[in-house]
Amino acid sequence: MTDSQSAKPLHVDNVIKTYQQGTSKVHALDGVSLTVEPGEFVAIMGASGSGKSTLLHAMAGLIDVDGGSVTIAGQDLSELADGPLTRFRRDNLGIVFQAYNLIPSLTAEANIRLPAPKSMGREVDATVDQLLARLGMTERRTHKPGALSGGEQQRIAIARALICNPAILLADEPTGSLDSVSGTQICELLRALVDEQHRSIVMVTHEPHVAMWADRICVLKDGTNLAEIQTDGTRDPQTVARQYQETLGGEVVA
Ligand SMILES: Nc1ncnc2c1ncn2[C@@H]1O[C@H](COP(=O)(O)OP(=O)(O)OP(=O)(O)O)[C@@H](O)[C@H]1O
Repeated sequence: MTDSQSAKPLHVDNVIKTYQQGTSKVHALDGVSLTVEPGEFVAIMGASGSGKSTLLHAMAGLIDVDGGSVTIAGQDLSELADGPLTRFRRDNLGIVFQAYNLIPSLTAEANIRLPAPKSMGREVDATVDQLLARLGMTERRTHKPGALSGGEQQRIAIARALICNPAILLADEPTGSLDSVSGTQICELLRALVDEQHRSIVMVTHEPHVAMWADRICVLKDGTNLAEIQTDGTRDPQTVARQYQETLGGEVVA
């Protein structure tokens, strides 16, 4: 990435999101704030229902917020109409989900190409080749998702998220469907995208051994910021688990 592409801080400022569930209101986000600097890897943890996925979806501009703002590279997402928002998201954000969301009838390579705009022209061929090589998937380029392992499918999903060279990657439980070896490989890959390519990553996870790959952990509780944990690059899951439990006051979490 060029310097100008990578200089894209993400600011979440006092965001509120309320859902109506039957006759009651659920305050999924109740004034959450978070800044992610370029080249930073931030994990979001919290008990089930604490608002992690809602926060990630707000950062991606996939939901409208009821208060506060999400600003990426100086652009308030709420000021963009649907078309410009879609283009802004494509140019600035890559999004990865637990369920990979690949198209089963398309090859790995074709899945990676899907989000690329026509304006990328022939550049897309070279980018696909580079991504397949970087992710160790060149040999698998013509395989369909059904012929790939979970870890391989998630690599293809990450390559698809990177096809437009976004500065920021948002990942919702990216290792949630993987065994521990494949999960660790995905974490190593995400860490390398930060260290080698200066991308920013925001990753939702329940798991201390996944969150430990981040620089910092933002802990949510009931839709609010509860605490921040600095991992200091120790990569020690027990330390992270203990610090996390301490922020929750010893509560048992899902
Ligand atoms: N589309 C929706 N309609 C109504 N309520 C919703 C909707 N999406 C989320 N919620 C509610 O908002 C709250 C926060 O949900 P969210 O999915 O963000 O939590 P989470 O921390 O990601 O949970 P989990 O770890 O279980 O995935 C929950 O009470 C949830 O039921």
